[in-house]
Amino acid sequence: MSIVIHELLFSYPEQAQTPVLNIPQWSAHGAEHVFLQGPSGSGKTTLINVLNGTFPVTQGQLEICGQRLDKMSARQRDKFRANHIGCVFQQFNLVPYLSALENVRLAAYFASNGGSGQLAESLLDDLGIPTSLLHQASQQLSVGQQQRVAIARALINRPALLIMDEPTSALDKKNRDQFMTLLMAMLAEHPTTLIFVSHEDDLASHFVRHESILDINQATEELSCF
Ligand SMILES: Nc1ncnc2c1ncn2[C@@H]1O[C@H](COP(=O)(O)OP(=O)(O)OP(=O)(O)O)[C@@H](O)[C@H]1O
Repeated sequence: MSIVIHELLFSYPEQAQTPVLNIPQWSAHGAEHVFLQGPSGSGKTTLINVLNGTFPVTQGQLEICGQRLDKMSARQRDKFRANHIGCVFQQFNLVPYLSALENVRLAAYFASNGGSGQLAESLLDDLGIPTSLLHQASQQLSVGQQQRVAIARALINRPALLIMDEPTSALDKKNRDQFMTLLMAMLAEHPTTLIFVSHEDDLASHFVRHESILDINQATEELSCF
């Protein structure tokens, strides 16, 4: 199993008595691709931040690739994320003044078993970034190109878990379809557990497993009435 959740609670410190996540059981395994949906405020972003170790589990168990994140310090979780988890967010979060190649190499640098510089170039090539753009500051790339650099950065360390939060929201339909085809082709070559959060229903057809966070997260019982 790549992800195993057992009796997990998460509360923000400001509202310690009111858990935002209450997940009795949930798991995903191996090369499973999960399409995760849910209404605004149902805890999708919070769950992603707990899964990637940015937020600590308040109570309960979270196991990723056999490692208990709930037992790790913040520093250990940061290291674990750098080594084993790739993340792509809506805003991509690239370092704007670094080049496409430097952004990808930076992620390799922070991981203890990070990919090589050559791998960064070949990943960017596979993702359709022309050689002429490799040394261009990422802020000078188009949105679609920035997104592909963000994917290369997420994949450079061959993560066991890839987490994507609304990665296509800045793209038009044509670029979105191209992106999905490319992503699925990359993942066919490198089996990875994928958690893909999106409100775009038509992307669901790319996934076998569909989940509503309302079914996973019991803290949303009031939301599910609407
Ligand atoms: N920093 C925070 N401090 C306190 N409460 C927060 C914080 N961030 C989010 N929340 C609350 O946690 C709940 C879940 O928010 P979250 O952002 O995870 O939902 P979401 O499903 O990702 O929503 P959206 O689709 O609108 O992005 C909401 O009730 C929200 O108000």
